Amino acid sequence: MKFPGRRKLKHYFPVSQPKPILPTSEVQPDKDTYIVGLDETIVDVVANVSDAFLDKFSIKKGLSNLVDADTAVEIFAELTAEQCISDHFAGGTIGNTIHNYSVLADDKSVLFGVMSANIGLGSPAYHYICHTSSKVDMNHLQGVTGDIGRGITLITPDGERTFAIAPGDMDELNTDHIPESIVAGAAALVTCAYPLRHQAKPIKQAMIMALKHSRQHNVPVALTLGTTHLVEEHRDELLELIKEYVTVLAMNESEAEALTGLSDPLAAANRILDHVDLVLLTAGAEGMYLCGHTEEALKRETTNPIKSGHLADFNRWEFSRPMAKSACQHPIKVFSHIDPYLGGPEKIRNTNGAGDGALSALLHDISANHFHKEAQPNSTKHLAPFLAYSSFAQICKYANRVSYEILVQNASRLSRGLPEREDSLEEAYWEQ
Ligand SMILES: Nc1ncnc2c1ncn2[C@@H]1O[C@H](COP(=O)(O)OP(=O)(O)OP(=O)(O)O)[C@@H](O)[C@H]1O
Ligand SMILES: O=c1[nH]cnc2c1ncn2[C@@H]1O[C@H](CO)[C@@H](O)[C@H]1O
Repeated sequence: MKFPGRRKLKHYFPVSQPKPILPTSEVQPDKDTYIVGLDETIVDVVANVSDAFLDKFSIKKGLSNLVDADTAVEIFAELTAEQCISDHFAGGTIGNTIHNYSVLADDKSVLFGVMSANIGLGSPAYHYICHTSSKVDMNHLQGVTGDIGRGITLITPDGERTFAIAPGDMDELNTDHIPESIVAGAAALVTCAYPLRHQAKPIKQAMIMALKHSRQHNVPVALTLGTTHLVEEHRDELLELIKEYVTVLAMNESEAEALTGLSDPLAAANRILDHVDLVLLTAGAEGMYLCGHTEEALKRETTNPIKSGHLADFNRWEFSRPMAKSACQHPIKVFSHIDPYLGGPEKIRNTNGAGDGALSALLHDISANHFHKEAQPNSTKHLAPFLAYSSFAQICKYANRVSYEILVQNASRLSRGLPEREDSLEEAYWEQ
């Protein structure tokens, strides 16, 4: 387990003691610190197109559009003829998140999903495996006869990304491939709302089973909302699911608006906090918000400039650490916001995966807390049942930094972690 950023000496503890067991790539629930992700397994086929191309196929810009097999073939043929396909890359919002988590934490994660049982060179499954960290444990995948999903990722000249998703067999994941013991030992389960748009497919029940196992074993659940029209179309069902199972809800500002009807991100986050413990709301060029709860007696005041928006002085307690609302005797809401790191990259060629990157950083902090608690249960860090290792403000910096890295690496998945000597988490940079 690699820790998120440099820490003051008092927070260090031995992580490098030799372990009496031989390393294995397969997760061992009683020995490893890991997170579990459940996803529609998708390979992203990246192509640069004009806005007119989107109009031609009635594809809604900025969203994830489902297309039938014939339309996918048509789109594919046109992109190939015009030679605008630039890459094949592993995708899936949760696949991206757990891959990034494994890169950041230098530690294991487990993927629940499908995979083609016979993988041909150059097939979607082949590209998926090639671009996934070897620390992502794929031993529990369900073999399928067909292809995994194809997410034709259409990048318009403004850097916005739009998906045309050809599902293949991605929604065939069934409840036989959701091992309870793996969920039970995880630091967190992360999944997305996408399975809700395939109501009749097995993946929805598989997801619900994973959520039930998590609840039964007190494993925090992170859910990411996916795309705006999915939220609009399944709002009531989603809200029920969120209230029942979710600890951390992640979304961008338009998904937040679709869920709450509130266009102001802070107002939306405030509303969503009535249902979940923690909200990660990314807002593109406006940066991101991390909002949650803490115990009144344990709140810590920020030394950063105080910000006001829809709520006055909203970031006042952002140096507090997140807690589940139910674990607080006197819960208070805490809000933190950060502007894009360095104002964002000079040129953004592709925003794909920036939000997934932020969520993977938050999950890293949550699992670091889990690890530390197992290793040092009597540490003062665990005087109360905190959800994460760091403060709201620190997690915001980290998540924001990771999003920036996705944007500069111009790919939806990190190909390397953050630099070892990372200024971003130290005062040096923030004083600039
Ligand atoms: N135009 C931009 N300028 C500066 N930073 C940006 C820009 N777009 C994104 N970012 C950074 O990336 C983070 C996440 O971006 P965004 O809100 O676009 O995620 P998203 O829509 O959830 O993305 P995806 O679904 O593709 O993962 C932002 O909080 C910000 O830090
Ligand atoms: O329907 C879907 N299911 C699962 N993942 C999706 C879907 N549509 C798009 N993405 C994934 O979202 C990532 C960026 O956040 C992309 O990598 C894409 O593969």
